[in-house]
Amino acid sequence: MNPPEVDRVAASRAAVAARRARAAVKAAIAAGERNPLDVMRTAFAEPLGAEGKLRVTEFLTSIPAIGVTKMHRIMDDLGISPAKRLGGLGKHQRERLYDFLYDRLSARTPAPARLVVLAGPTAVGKGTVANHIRENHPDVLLSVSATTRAPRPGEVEGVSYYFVDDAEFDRMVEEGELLEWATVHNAHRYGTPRGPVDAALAAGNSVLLEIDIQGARSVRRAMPEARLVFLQPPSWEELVRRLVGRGTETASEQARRLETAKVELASVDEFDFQVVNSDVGEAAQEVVDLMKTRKAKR
Ligand SMILES: Nc1nc2c(ncn2[C@@H]2O[C@H](COP(=O)(O)OP(=O)(O)O)[C@@H](O)[C@H]2O)c(=O)[nH]1
Ligand SMILES: Nc1ncnc2c1ncn2[C@@H]1O[C@H](COP(=O)(O)OP(=O)(O)O)[C@@H](O)[C@H]1O
Repeated sequence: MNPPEVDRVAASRAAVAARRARAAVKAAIAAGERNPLDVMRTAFAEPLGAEGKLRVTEFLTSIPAIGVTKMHRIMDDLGISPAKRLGGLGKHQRERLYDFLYDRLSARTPAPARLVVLAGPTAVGKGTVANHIRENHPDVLLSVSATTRAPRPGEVEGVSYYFVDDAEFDRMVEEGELLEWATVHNAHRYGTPRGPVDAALAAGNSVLLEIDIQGARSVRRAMPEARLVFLQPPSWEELVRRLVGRGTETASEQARRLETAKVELASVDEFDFQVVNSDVGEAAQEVVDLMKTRKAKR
């Protein structure tokens, strides 16, 4: 093959691959495996991926219960032309579409939208903020996780964690008792018992899960109405200060956690909200406010 022909073959292969990638996104939305809000969140990354290249028309019609007629009405209402791709939407169009879907998806979800997940990098203060909420907002249920790690001095069974051995954790996983679970810091397994969360939500109460980022992703898949909050440190230096100041890890473990923290900080865009933990009381209040208002700031 001469060079132009090689180029043509490569270009047509790339076009086929791109079409397949877009079809996979649409299929995942249609099957309920991907939350359309998630797809929107990833659509604006540069360079545009499959999500960004999806036409808004095909994006909307892949959402269950949006047919072609409804899709056209939505596009008209939102002032978006049918030729637009998701990644090509202007800021205001993007916000209108996101708000529209947010309202629609929350309204359609049978479970109350009162589940908040608090995640963030190591030592940002997740535990401190969660404790503050436990002490000052008794109306919020703080989920107690099961873990295979050993209790630290002062930790209370059933309050800090349910401390279980590997066999018991295996049993909980097998019997579907956990809403999500993950191996954290390459060390121990942690999981959220499903029963208390379901019971509190069914009773109309708010629930807070303080879990790691992998867990936050799993909760989003299992319960798309959950609101994901990313707790941010005021600065990288302050994060390091908090980790070192806490003094619960060895120097090499601290270094390992900081490497993980860098990766985790890059996942902030997957979250619905960010709260900066400068002052514990203020950060806690911001998290609690999210449970009270449906349309808090994003
Ligand atoms: N996925 C998941 N992560 C959890 C759960 N419970 C706690 N974690 C996370 O596990 C990590 C380790 O917690 P812990 O052993 O208390 O140590 P810490 O790092 O000093 O807070 C933290 O990032 C928690 O957010 C859970 O039920 N599920
Ligand atoms: N807003 C804050 N200002 C100053 N120090 C904080 C703040 N929040 C938490 N800390 C401190 O930072 C350290 C890590 O907090 P911790 O709650 O254990 O983090 P995480 O649960 O995210 O790993 C602790 O020593 C805690 O006292």
